[in-house]
Amino acid sequence: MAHIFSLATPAVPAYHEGKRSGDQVKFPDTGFFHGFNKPSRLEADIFELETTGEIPKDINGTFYRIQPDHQFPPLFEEDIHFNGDGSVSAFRFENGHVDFRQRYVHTDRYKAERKARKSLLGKYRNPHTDNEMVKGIIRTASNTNIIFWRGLLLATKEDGPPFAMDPLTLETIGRYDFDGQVDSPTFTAHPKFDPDTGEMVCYGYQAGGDGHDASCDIVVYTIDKDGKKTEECWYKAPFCGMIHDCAITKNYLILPLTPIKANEERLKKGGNAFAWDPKEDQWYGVVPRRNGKPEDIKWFRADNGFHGHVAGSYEDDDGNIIVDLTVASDNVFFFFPPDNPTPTPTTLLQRNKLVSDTYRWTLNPKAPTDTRIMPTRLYGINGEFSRVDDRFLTKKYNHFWQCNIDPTRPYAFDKCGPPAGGLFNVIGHFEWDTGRKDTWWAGPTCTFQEPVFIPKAGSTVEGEGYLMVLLNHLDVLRNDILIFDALHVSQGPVASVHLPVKLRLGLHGNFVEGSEIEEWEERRKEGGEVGPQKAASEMLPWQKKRLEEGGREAFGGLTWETSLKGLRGVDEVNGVNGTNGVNGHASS
Ligand SMILES: C=Cc1ccc(O)c(OC)c1
Ligand SMILES: [Fe+2]
Repeated sequence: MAHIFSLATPAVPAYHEGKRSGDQVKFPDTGFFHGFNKPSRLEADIFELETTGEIPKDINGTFYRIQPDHQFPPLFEEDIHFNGDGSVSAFRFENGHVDFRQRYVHTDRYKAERKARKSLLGKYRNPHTDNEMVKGIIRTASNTNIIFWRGLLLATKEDGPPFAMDPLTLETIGRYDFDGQVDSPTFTAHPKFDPDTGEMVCYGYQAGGDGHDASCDIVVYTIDKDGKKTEECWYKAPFCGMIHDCAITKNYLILPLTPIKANEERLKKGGNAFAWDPKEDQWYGVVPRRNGKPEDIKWFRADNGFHGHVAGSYEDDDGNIIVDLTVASDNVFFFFPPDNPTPTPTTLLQRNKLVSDTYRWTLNPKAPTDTRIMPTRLYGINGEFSRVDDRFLTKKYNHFWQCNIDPTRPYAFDKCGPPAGGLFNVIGHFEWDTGRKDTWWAGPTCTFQEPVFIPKAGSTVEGEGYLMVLLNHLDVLRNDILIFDALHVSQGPVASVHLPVKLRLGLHGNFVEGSEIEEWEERRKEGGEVGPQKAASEMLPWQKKRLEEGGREAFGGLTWETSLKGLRGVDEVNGVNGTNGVNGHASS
């Protein structure tokens, strides 16, 4: 008798010539959807996770992190992980106990596709590949970072605006525009927080038009601790490259511009959002944090490289800007090859030769624009996802933590296959002052995801506290959380938390103190000092323009129903009577 799976095999395969055919829910059989990378789509609550060792009782708060996890099989078989819907995990630590919750971010995209019960949006950051039903939709999957800001969680991705969620329930509140103050089409996944002032320094790149036209526009904002926008300035980049992360010092914002480029013609042809340019420099834009003018942006340039994430940054005693970040030797995003690829395609071997050291750059803010720079220090490690004690951001700091790649360690390829997301088999604690490498290897079947640093309650000493990090069991498809003494990582974990399921490969996360969450709950309650958070009540400017120029026809039916109907601005233009809060947006 035929096996049930072969019986169930449809006459029509789920993908034909790289595109979805038919409505069967069947994910591609490609590397991005295989093994540890298999979609999970899990939304769950688990009360009292299993643990080993003693969970330190002075960890009281929630570790939030976010992962892309396609809600439905993608329209294109070769789709990439970064195009998956944002799904937020929360690990709530209280007095030695740990509870788990996981929910999707209900973006406009999520809601429209949910209604259709299938994917409607096409390739990563390319609206020209979308179904007509979602014309004019805000495309972001909000899948890159999850940030606590004034009592709410912001799920962010650099191709669109943030979406706000409730920190306790993980319910999506709606698109967030900082009470109408921030309306750029794009917004970074890496805002930075000044520990002295409580300000959020944030920006958007490719911020012109609808955020998908390869514009060179960069917008920089500062939001003060009370939620008021105090700075906004628009700058121009030399080309539309990726500006994924940033660094702040007391007086400056540093924007690393990576030579992976957007191009409108390529987008219109249905191509990739980016192409690596191996001949282009890596650039660093420096702008003042106060009273910036468009002409103030100054660019520093260095030989080609691919930026990873920033560790720390500050101004030294001479007024020079110190920026520490990982820089890879070649294109990390192998799925965005050059427009005219070299005859030899990127092989797994080439990819494994890629090294990513931690660079220290010293920038003289008085130097002229276009100054060429060399790193002032290389740490001599190979890794990514650096974290610091965030209380020391903008200050001279010593410690950072990072996922490392140690190819000399044994890896159980037979049990695990290729290491999903990269062979981050070591977690490390590093000190600039001593050059110390305090590392711990996870074993032949495990890799790490990004760590978070948790300061020890009551201590103000840099680095005193815990390092919390997600461990991938690539052989048994499960995750743990390991907790280390942050200054003694090589001693191994002091405790671990066990999930009975597999998470996806996430991007970023943050730990938020329980007391902070509770204080904000008080302020945010009905009648509280600040009052409930409000979702955006207006369309974005590019959507308004689209409506004025093209009318209702400029939008797909599902965009209209799931994200625009009920927003202010729609009814006046369209002459439709009455508002309808279909999507829960505040209508005051
Ligand atoms: C490095 C990460 C990175 C950059 C751009 C993205 O859209 C993204 O999505 C998850 C991730
Ligand atoms: Fe990032």
